[in-house]
Amino acid sequence: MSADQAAAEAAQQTRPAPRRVLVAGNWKMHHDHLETIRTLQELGLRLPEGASSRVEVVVHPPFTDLRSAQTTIEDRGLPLVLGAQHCYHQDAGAFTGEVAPPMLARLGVRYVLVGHSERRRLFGQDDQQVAATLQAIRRHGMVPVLCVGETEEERAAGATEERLAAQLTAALAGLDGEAVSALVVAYEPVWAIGTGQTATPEDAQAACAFIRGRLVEAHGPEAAAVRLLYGGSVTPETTLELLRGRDVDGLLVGGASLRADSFAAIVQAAMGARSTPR
Ligand SMILES: O=C[C@H](O)COP(=O)(O)O
Repeated sequence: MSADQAAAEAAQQTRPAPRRVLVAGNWKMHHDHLETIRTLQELGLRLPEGASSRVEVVVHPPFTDLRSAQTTIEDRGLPLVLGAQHCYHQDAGAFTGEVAPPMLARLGVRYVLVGHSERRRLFGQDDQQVAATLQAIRRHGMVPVLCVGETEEERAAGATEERLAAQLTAALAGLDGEAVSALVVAYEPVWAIGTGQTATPEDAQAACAFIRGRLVEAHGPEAAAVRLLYGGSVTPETTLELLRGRDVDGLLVGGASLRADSFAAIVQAAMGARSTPR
């Protein structure tokens, strides 16, 4: 083997795994367990052939639906991955109303949202709790989906990057580049959540490029392989353009993921977004 070939092979081996497109549906406080079973069954019928080879499709139902979702996905062999919307940072104890990370892991949950703006705003989740929860999720072998984003006021004041940087710094302190590369970070501008006001593809790309650059700067070059999602009023019609952004690796979908037809249409559009892996 020539020196050039050896160098090319070495570069290939050290190149991080391609960033597979991820489309996640956050069902928030919608769908009881029967509705969840029905929606998953319909999704199974509607998802395009070969979807899972191109796009990783995740559903985040409410806690009470997780067991039903797990068995529906497993029994029917659906090309879906299970996610949760929240958890507490302790493994067990006197924490009435909370759910522990090992309980989710036992149910086959792979992804857990952490720091969603609704948790921060409505339930007082602060940066310290976000960081502790993120660590607890990792400790139990699941993947945190860290949500960050600016409010309308912060955007108007030109403070978007400052806000994103502060949230990332607080949540990821102490993690090296390799640990960061295994996470998912969702950019969710608060002003676009549930409002029908989607960020433009340019806005989404600019914010994701900033996040990736910031993570590399703070945690090292391996962090560049982190997957970045955009979330906020995504629809089947906006999917393709949003995913054209170089740094946008997927979508976190709220309202449009509740119905199997529109969620499947988003997955279908996402399948056409990338001809070559990044
Ligand atoms: O987690 C999902 C986001 O909050 C977006 O929700 P939305 O698509 O209903 O705006």
